[in-house]
Amino acid sequence: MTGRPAFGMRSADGPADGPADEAPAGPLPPDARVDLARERAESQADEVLDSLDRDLVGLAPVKARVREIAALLLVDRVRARFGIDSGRPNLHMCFTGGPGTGKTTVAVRLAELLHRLGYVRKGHLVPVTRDDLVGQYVGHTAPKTKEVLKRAMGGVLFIDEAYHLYRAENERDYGQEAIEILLQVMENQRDDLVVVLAGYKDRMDAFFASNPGMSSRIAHHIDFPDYEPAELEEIGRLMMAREGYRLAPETVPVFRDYLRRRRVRPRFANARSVRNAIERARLRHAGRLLAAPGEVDLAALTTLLPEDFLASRVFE
Ligand SMILES: Nc1ncnc2c1ncn2[C@@H]1O[C@H](COP(=O)(O)OP(=O)(O)OP(=O)(O)O)[C@@H](O)[C@H]1O
Repeated sequence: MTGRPAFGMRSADGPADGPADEAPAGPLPPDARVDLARERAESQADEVLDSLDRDLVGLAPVKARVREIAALLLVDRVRARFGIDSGRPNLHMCFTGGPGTGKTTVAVRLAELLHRLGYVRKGHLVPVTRDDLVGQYVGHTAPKTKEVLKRAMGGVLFIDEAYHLYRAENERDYGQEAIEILLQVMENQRDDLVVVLAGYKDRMDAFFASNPGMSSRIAHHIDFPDYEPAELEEIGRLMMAREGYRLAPETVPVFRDYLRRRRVRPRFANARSVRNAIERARLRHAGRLLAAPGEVDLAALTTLLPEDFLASRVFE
């Protein structure tokens, strides 16, 4: 936490000290005062938090946790300016939830937020699965895992379905080696890397029960519930609006009914299934327009009709 610009600082009995880009020589005197609002504005963290609110439907508890973490980091860096060394907070996390519930999307925003608040140097996300970390032969796992860790330094390492790293039935599985390297780095290099483990809640719980070392290094558990029908509809509308489409009034009940039926079918992937349904509707819409000879207007180019969804097979 050294070398940061001196945002929003002033002495108790004087105006703001000099230009904002002058670094302070040492810790602030005990009677100094720091303008938290200015500190907050300078970090530009609110842009990321606002875009989370704007771009993602629902997920209120997830958004609240991310805001809490942002507040902690902001206050921490002001404390550091007074010379209070509280150590780096542990930010390794576990995101539990079904497919398509927004875990990767939130992790991308989180990485950016951690960067803006000075916690990590770069703020990129490296998403991986077991195959990226674990080799097939003896001696292959350590270099693979270390290479991934090297790529992730300065950002967030997102391990999807992390429980695949551990195979209870095989003591000599190479996944164990990857876990041990991860554990070490999570403990010793947490000043420039945040690890997010993601996956289904029950499987994640079983993984932690068998890997207490991993469990104890995770500071934040955040659950991403499946979306309710109304949320799926809103997600769909948001996606369509972004792409310049809208539903004709008579399409609304058809789309709603499609989501209701799709939701209870196997391999339903929440927002991702909504996206896929829209992609298919776009294809049909385009085919329909081309099949009808004549001119098109803006309304025709942007309006999805019931038949664009009706042909959608609910098991896709
Ligand atoms: N609440 C939401 N509002 C709007 N769009 C969403 C929401 N949740 C997810 N999406 C969109 O759905 C898609 C899938 O989301 P994402 O990849 O983040 O899910 P995931 O939980 O990581 O899935 P998986 O575990 O299967 O990888 C993305 O395009 C994302 O932008």
